Amino acid sequence: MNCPRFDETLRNASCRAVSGSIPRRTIRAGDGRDLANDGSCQSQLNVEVFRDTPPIVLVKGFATVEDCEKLLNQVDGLPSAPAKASGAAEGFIRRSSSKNLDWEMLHPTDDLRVFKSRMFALTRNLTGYPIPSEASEALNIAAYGIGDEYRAHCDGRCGGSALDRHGERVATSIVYCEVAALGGHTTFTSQHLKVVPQQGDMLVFGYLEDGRLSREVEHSACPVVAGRKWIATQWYRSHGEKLQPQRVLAKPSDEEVWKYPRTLAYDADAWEARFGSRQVSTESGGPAARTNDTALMPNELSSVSHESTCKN
Ligand SMILES: O=C(O)CCC(=O)C(=O)O
Ligand SMILES: [Fe+2]
Repeated sequence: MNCPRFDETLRNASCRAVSGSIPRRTIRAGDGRDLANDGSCQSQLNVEVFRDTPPIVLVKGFATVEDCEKLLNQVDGLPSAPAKASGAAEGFIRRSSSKNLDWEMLHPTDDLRVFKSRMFALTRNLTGYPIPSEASEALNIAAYGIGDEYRAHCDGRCGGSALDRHGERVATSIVYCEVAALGGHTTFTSQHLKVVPQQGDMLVFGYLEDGRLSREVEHSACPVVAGRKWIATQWYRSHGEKLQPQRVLAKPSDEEVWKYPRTLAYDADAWEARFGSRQVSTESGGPAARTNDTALMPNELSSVSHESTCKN
């Protein structure tokens, strides 16, 4: 595997930073609740922008304590089996416990389904990537006790052309249901960026930069020093077809999702050109042809457009 080595020095430095990074600016975005009912906008949330391209933003107060309790009930309590992903020869990269909440487990009217849809809707809006609904993966619930951590990694491929494979991971959203009393922050190692979330905040980041999967979003979870942390993560792909069948999320329908007013304009043609619509894929199902490499990805955040997410 040509997996690049991650820089533990950078990572340790960002984890040791005394305070969190200061966002470049704060914008406003709808909370996505209108997916659930009558299309009216129920509230606007503050979104701290740490980076524009690829986007790294923190949605303040996204989840309520009740949302998180419902999640926990649905998965019968926090995971306790250690999930030690040890891809690296030099040792573990992840020490935490996790389990997946499959979409199929949720009833159509279930609050958790609304919750997951809200994560999806805001991720699309804030990254500007027109991710199809079937390309959002199962919710992953992860718990970190004292000493648990997730060393520097990329959620998708670190670097390389976003065109090389169909259905690459392109974005992540993480809801912090419980934050540690000390430690446990999320750092973007090469950016010297330390995100210090509060309970209920949601971190959203995309990986695309000039048609490439950026290494700038390499990130880590710092060790928990005191207390406990648990999060709900949802990863997103450019297309759903490459997901394992049991992980393909058929609901909500695109129609349901599109109901949510997008805060960012995007260029659907550019997306298709980048990620290989069937016309530009090779016959063998190999990498999509580079037919339109100059198309721009819609990844600039605009504070103006974020002001107008309410329909009423
Ligand atoms: O726990 C964190 O802060 C980061 C988690 C993470 O990187 C992931 O779930 O992919
Ligand atoms: Fe990650």
